[in-house]
Amino acid sequence: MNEDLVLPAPRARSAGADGDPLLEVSALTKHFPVKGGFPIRRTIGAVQAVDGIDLTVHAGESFGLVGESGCGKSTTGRLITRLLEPTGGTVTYRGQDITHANRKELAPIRSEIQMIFQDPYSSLNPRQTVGKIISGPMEVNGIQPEGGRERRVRELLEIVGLNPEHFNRFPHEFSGGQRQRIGVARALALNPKLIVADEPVSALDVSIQAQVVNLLQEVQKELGIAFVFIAHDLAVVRHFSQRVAVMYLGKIIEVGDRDSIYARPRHPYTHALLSAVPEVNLAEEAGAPRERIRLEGDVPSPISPPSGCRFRTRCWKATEKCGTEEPPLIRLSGDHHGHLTACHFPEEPTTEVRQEGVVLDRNPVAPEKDATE
Ligand SMILES: Nc1ncnc2c1ncn2[C@@H]1O[C@H](COP(=O)(O)OP(=O)(O)OP(=O)(O)O)[C@@H](O)[C@H]1O
Repeated sequence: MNEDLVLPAPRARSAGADGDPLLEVSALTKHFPVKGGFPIRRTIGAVQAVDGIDLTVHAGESFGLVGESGCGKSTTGRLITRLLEPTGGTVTYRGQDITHANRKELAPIRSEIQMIFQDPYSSLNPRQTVGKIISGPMEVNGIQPEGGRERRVRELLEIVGLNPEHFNRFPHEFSGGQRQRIGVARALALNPKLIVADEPVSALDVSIQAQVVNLLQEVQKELGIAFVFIAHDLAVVRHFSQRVAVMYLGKIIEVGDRDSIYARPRHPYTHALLSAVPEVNLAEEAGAPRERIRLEGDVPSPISPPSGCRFRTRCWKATEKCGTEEPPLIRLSGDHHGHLTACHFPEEPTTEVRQEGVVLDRNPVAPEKDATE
């Protein structure tokens, strides 16, 4: 496997045009109550972690969900896999509304939707052998594969690039990258149709990241499994996802096919995020020195998000209108089908890859002149 970040090009697929809808999410909302008061604790507010998002994932496609820490990506992943109960909206899987499905109703679907977690150290039971970990989902679902579970475990270990003879070993005997491969094998055990991968490589060493992304990409291609790939790193998502949605403070602010998002981003926040992509990708394509434009300010609290456009407090283009009117997520003139943007003052569409960069301050300091909050 390659050690660098050069990954095979994913299959081309336009934004939302082809393939059967596997997963449809509509107006999905998750508000976590905030408790306070003494002596009687009452609900005094809500963390608006996810606030009315729509997305569709087609069979076999990889859908990337990106945004800064705290914007609601993990919560969205957990809502899709029904590890969390939504506050509002609907989750439809293969035409079946599973928004409030109970355990029994979810049972047949559980095997089809799997999750890969960020931390390969805490997501594997240290007291179980690899064989036990991978065969766990088969046992829980009472599945007896042809040739037996052990044979299937060996097969899965081989698929993910591990030695099939190591099924009796324990997680601590493996490196981080190998552990994540075990996590992938476990997710594959039940032949899923959809895998939600929540930052599957961000805890890994950079040289290992590409290997695991390659593996996931092979899995997606060879086995035709759809992915919701959650990451803050646009470089990873770019190679892995045919479509990409950008989240900010609980909302999707831009979505479209990969080429539209990376070559013709319209939302200022997408521009800013793109500038944080390692230069290894952009520099060679742009062939021009990167101009630094710094985003000021911290991400506002999701307990009291800004009125109107949530990005306005950090946006260099914001006007009064942005504070009073929430921009709808719509297709702007000149954009491809399926490319939607929520901005009153979008960037000009460019037909070429950006010639300048915008640098997102990953550790923003408190702004001297805070916008409006
Ligand atoms: N169980 C919970 N109770 C209260 N607030 C929560 C809970 N889970 C998440 N949040 C809050 O919801 C918001 C979104 O969190 P989420 O983990 O979904 O974001 P994220 O984009 O995945 O960020 P990260 O990459 O840091 O995990 C954050 O403000 C977070 O503090």
